[in-house]
Amino acid sequence: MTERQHGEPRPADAIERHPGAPAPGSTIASHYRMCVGCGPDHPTGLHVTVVAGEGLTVAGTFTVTDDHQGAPGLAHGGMLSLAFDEVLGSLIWLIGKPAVTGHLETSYRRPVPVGTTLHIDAAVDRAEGRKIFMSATGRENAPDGPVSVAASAVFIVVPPTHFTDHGRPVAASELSEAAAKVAEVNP
Ligand SMILES: CCCCCCCCCCCCCCCC(=O)SCCNC(=O)CCNC(=O)[C@H](O)C(C)(C)COP(=O)(O)OP(=O)(O)OC[C@H]1O[C@@H](n2cnc3c(N)ncnc32)[C@H](O)[C@@H]1OP(=O)(O)O
Repeated sequence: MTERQHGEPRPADAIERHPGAPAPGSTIASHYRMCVGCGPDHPTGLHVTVVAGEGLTVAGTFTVTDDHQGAPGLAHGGMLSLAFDEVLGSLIWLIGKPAVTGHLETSYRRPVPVGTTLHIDAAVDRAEGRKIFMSATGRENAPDGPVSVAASAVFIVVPPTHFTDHGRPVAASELSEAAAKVAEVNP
């Protein structure tokens, strides 16, 4: 194997798909039923859905509704940022390590009208210690539509106690199976 030169970025495969990761093409379950990003029971949440891709990739969708407006008829930038945080965050289920958003940058390229479905492709680019570098693009109404939003993020791997120390107790029935395992909540 060739040795990495000083200053050269680590290869993308420095971080690998977990053997227990959801299979490519399968839906990644919402981690928490009331999550504002993906929770199916959140009344005004984004209801983002995510499907596992090959390697360390996922494909998500977010349909903008009246609940997500900033200017009349247009998505609020913060909501779009939330959609990206959610889809990027779902990559942790492929890695098999809990991680939280440390830094998220969002670049808004086109206005996103209510009724638009954003197709968000996200990938892990590389890892450095506990830092996981990720990026994503959101395309209008089709997987190959025009790019409306692009984002990059650094997620930081945390111990499972991050959620129990800083959050609140939760029943396993409110979590996905994988999230309940992280939180060590028994049914
Ligand atoms: C009970 C129910 C359980 C349910 C189980 C569910 C589990 C699955 C939930 C998924 C949910 C997903 C939802 C979407 C994702 C969110 O939205 S997560 C919520 C938003 N994010 C947060 O709340 C994070 C708040 N920040 C923190 O807690 C802490 O600052 C952090 C990020 C853990 C880092 O603190 P730390 O561990 O003390 O980090 P530290 O040792 O200082 O730094 C480690 C490395 O990271 C770098 N770093 C630290 N902070 C940053 C930063 N902000 N930017 C860039 N680099 C940074 C450092 O420079 C350092 O790098 P190196 O020196 O090693 O090169």
